[in-house]
Amino acid sequence: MSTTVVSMENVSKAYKDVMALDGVSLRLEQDKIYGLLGRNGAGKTTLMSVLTAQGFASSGEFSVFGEQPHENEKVLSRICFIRESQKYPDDFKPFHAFKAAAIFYKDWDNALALQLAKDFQLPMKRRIKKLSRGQLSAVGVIIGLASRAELTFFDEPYLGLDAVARQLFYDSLLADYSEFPRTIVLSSHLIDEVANLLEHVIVIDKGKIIVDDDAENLRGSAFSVAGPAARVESFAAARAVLHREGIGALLSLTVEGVLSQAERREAAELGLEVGPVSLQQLVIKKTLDAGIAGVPDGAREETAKAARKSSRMGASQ
Ligand SMILES: Nc1ncnc2c1ncn2[C@@H]1O[C@H](COP(=O)(O)OP(=O)(O)OP(=O)(O)O)[C@@H](O)[C@H]1O
Repeated sequence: MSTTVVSMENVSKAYKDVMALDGVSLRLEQDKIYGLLGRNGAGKTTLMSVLTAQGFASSGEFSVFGEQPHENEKVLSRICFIRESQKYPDDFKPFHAFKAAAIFYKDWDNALALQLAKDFQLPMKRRIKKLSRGQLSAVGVIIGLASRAELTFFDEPYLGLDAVARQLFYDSLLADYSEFPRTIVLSSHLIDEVANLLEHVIVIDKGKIIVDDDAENLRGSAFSVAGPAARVESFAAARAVLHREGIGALLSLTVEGVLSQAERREAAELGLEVGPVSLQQLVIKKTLDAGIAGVPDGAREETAKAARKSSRMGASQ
């Protein structure tokens, strides 16, 4: 039986006329890595702020570790929220930030923090306000990992981190998580980069949850097929194409559904390459579909056309 860490029932949050969260219901289980995905302004930060008591919900019911988190020290000490715009006192150096975290988080691992600081080449004696954008992100990432909080939120923690440092973050997260499982929520725009980390995917769009599914289920719901354009087109003719990408005479399609053994053989005989789907393409498609579903009937065809065009161009998050 899985243990519920977060439970939300019909939670909404309005900022004047903006519904940042619109009737969100979800459950987060213990010891899982969740991806919280969605376009700019979709409501990801708002959702995490409400759950970590940094913002109030306008309506609905929710609990974290079975209780309301607001002004609840017992619950808050089990939560770590690493956000992109984290502010530190002016005279703080990374060393001070780690010391403060060590006081707050009962499972803080200082040896891990120091090791990660070395790995990220973080200047420990420089004031945080003098750090580069990437170095500032590294401070957050290190605190998020070394806190070992039972519920850890990373809100796009990689801003300014170079590719090597991002990989270091993903590897460190996975290594530490396998040794010390906990519930991690990672909000990210770099969907394909984080795809392999995620066990469960939540996609939010205009404040509503549009996908809440196991990463494996999602991946199994489509496949990619690539090869000479005409053969790929005819192979996929009767199927729903989620995304297409072509270079010269070559075409690669993301196609909805599951392939039978016979179809796999047929693809091989045609010299086509069949592979797993890109999570990013799936998320883009589902977000575009949700946009179309929310459009009044009269304008739907125009929106669908724009969506198809954007999908052909490989629209990114
Ligand atoms: N303090 C605020 N006052 C008014 N509107 C706000 C406020 N904070 C957020 N919003 C609006 O609420 C919506 C959700 O914002 P939120 O920051 O949660 O999105 P997000 O998914 O985290 O976006 P991004 O990926 O760009 O960080 C947006 O339309 C945003 O403009």
